[in-house]
Amino acid sequence: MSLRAIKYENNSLEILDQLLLPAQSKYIQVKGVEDGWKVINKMQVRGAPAIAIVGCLSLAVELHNENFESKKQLRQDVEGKLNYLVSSRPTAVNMKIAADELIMLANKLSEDETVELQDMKTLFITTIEAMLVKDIADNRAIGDFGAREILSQVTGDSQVRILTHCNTGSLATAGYGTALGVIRRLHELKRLEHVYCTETRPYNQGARLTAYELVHDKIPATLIVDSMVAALMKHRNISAVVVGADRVAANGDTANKIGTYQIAVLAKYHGVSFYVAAPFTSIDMKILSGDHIIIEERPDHEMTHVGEHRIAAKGITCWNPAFDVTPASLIAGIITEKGVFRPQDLIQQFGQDT
Ligand SMILES: CSC[C@H]1O[C@H](OP(=O)(O)O)[C@H](O)[C@@H]1O
Repeated sequence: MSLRAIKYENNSLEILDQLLLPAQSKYIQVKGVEDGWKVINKMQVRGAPAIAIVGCLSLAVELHNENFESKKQLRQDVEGKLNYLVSSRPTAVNMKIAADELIMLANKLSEDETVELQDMKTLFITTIEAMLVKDIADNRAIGDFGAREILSQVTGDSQVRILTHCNTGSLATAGYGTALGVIRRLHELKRLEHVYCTETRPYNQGARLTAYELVHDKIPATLIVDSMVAALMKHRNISAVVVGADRVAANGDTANKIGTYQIAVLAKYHGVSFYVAAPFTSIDMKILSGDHIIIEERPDHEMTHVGEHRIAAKGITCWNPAFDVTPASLIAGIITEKGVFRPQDLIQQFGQDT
């Protein structure tokens, strides 16, 4: 039972094939950018931070084995491959942010006459490799800030009951997780009474991945069907909802797994605090609101079948958006590695990128 979504050692990259979980725990080799694009697009690896890390590491692996005639050739090569990797899935912004930053680095190194070609290649690869360590550090900070925020809302040393959606744990990041990192931290502090995780149709990230992580960590948890959220909030005293994010706009509107928006509406109706947990690598200050976020639509097969077993009538039309947008007005706080921000604080504190 492994929770490492990504294995990267000695310039060898492997990813845990999440399409096979929980029945099978199998790693597959990613030999370069083509493999990287495919495993992300097929959702063999998924989760906004993990997508960026695997995409960039697939480039690092390829670069390590390539020789270049000049720094200009190297810069042109990485720019083209990074833009290709961005096209693997459109909604999560992490790969786009990483690509933009790495292209800026390549331009800077290419223009710096004191930097030799080999040094440029080495520095570029080590910059990508550093993403693994930074993501885990960010997630632990998110966990701590988020746990403190939620505990600040309860009296005394009472324990809390948390609802989460989709998978935002070690299987969606380099480790520990974002929303699941908040849950892990509450558990470490012995302040977590129970977690409820939704199955998260149609890919079932909750039933297949989050339940897998919670069982692995021996965290008290209950799986519910997506349509049970309203009844759960009515009958079980849920302290807070914590979910992840694929892209947070400058005004705090948040794109996350389909079903998040309706959970936020139900949380408002039931007076339950609704939090988004995400690193700054998931925040897109270049777009003003959620209206500008592209929502990926996935194949009908993911709805009409569970594995290869057909569960919907042949010939039925399907609509399969992988994400929806929760308006900032329904979000109590955005939990990041720099602290917890009210949605309206983001643009005030960090400004909108032009
Ligand atoms: C920290 S993961 C963020 C985000 O990614 C997931 O989407 P997918 O499984 O399609 O990659 C889900 O929306 C998580 O909340």
